[in-house]
Amino acid sequence: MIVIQIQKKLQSATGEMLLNLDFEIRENEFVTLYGASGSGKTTTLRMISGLTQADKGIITVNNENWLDTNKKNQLPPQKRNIAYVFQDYALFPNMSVRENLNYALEKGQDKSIVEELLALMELQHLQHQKPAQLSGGQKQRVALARALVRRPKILLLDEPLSAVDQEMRIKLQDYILQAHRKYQLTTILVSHDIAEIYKMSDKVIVLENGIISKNGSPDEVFSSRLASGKFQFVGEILKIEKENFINIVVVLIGNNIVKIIAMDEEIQDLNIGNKVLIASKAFNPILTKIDSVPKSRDL
Ligand SMILES: Nc1ncnc2c1ncn2[C@@H]1O[C@H](COP(=O)(O)OP(=O)(O)OP(=O)(O)O)[C@@H](O)[C@H]1O
Repeated sequence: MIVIQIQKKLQSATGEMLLNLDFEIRENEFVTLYGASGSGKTTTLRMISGLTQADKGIITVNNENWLDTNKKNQLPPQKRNIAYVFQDYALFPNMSVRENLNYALEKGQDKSIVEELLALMELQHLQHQKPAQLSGGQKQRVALARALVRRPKILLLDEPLSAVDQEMRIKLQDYILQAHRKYQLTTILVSHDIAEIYKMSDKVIVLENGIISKNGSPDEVFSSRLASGKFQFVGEILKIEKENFINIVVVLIGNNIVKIIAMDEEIQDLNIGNKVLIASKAFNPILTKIDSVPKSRDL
């Protein structure tokens, strides 16, 4: 169990902001920090890792005291059993994949963990390559493997997937989940992606201006937005066409073009380029597994 009760004054673009945290994380839990830019997510991870000092408070991990400002106790970052992975891979460019992992070994540590991680992250065929020869997703797998060499108990992930494309992101999520389960990690992820949060997390902590505004399962936290039987998407208007008594509004949602029927009064204020919210309560969506959709030549 991790108990975090800390405060820190931050200097934000709009002035001073108090980051005020009080939450608990169970062992082996997968927790996501969610919140607007500047709400204090990175600072929270940095205070857990000890890289940033809290002004006051306590952090205890399995009854071990990592921070107690009253007693002036502060466990140095290198003594906290933590791995920290950022968006920036920070690999050593002059070392091969295997050498990057070997370098992370502690003195006298059993080297078999390197083999195990090369296998888990499916990096064996790339083990002699240098980082410059790897794709973004491959580099991130190496960064993840390297972070796990010392068998940390806590894994901190600060938007590690934001620099890779959607397909790679989904694969990396699976690698992270595999590592989380195999090594019985307690993982704290910073993410802005609601689908990713649903897939990965046991618990979501929402930060707003330094304060925890929600703390619960993804369903509990996002229920008013997503899980209420109501679908909501944000899109951009590409075209508005008039047809007899109705209008057809052509909207781009992600990579999809969707046509929505609207009455005159609904489109009064709408122009091409406007961002719009498309919501529906009363339709019955058809679910189709993506890899079972016939290829276009079969249609
Ligand atoms: N050591 C510090 N002392 C004072 N203020 C800080 C410190 N570190 C960060 N800040 C400020 O605290 C605010 C929150 O920063 P933080 O990086 O934690 O936000 P975030 O939620 O991770 O944002 P983003 O999603 O953009 O990464 C920012 O305005 C930042 O400038």
